Amino acid sequence: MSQGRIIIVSGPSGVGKGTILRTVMQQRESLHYSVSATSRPMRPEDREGVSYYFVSRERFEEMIAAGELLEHACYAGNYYGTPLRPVEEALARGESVVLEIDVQGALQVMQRRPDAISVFIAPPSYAELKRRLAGRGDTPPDIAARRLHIALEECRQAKHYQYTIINDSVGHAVQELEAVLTAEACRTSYRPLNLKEED
Ligand SMILES: Nc1nc2c(ncn2[C@@H]2O[C@H](COP(=O)(O)OP(=O)(O)O)[C@@H](O)[C@H]2O)c(=O)[nH]1
Ligand SMILES: Nc1ncnc2c1ncn2[C@@H]1O[C@H](COP(=O)(O)OP(=O)(O)O)[C@@H](O)[C@H]1O
Repeated sequence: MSQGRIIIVSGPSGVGKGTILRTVMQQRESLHYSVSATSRPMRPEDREGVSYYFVSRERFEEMIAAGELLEHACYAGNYYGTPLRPVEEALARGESVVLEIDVQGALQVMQRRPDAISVFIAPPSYAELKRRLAGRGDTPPDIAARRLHIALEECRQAKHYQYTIINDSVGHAVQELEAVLTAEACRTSYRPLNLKEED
């Protein structure tokens, strides 16, 4: 059985992470998408247990104290974190686990799990990022402005990631992420060659 890996995917709000990952997840059934916990309010299209586990700030703080999270961060005034147990269970089954998380959380995972694959999704330009965030129509202008401000700092942190993919077109970005996953799966250290004379 091949070994499961953690795959960190980060990038500014509205860059297209969800759009790209939906396609890649459909193409690769052995990937497990980690559903995060968050204290942010639900959006109309959100589904409990699918987009996130929506919890109160108090419950989130309990999860931190109990060591239930692999990583956590405060992003734009709300908590976000990765429940540890489902990640460990998926890895134990030999599945690779996708973490769609912000830069602060990603840096924690890179420290704790140095074998994680890290991918930063970048916008082709700031103006295009602004258009996409506004175009999604679910983020009020004041919150969008805050997220765009955070985006500038996030892009400066892209240097900490192993790979950067510019999401100019979805098709192209999906192809590049596929290429990264294929190349990583072929790396010798993750592919023990148990060649035997009798085979
Ligand atoms: N550290 C951390 N960040 C997360 C987690 N889940 C989501 N995020 C990040 O939190 C940020 C805001 O997410 P969200 O409110 O869903 O906005 P969206 O990315 O614009 O749809 C994004 O950068 C997400 O990648 C998590 O479990 N941990
Ligand atoms: N390459 C692209 N070109 C144009 N629009 C895009 C592209 N990728 C994503 N989008 C659009 O941008 C918006 C934000 O994408 P989304 O996947 O929700 O971003 P994120 O998950 O990073 O917040 C959506 O309306 C999506 O359809």
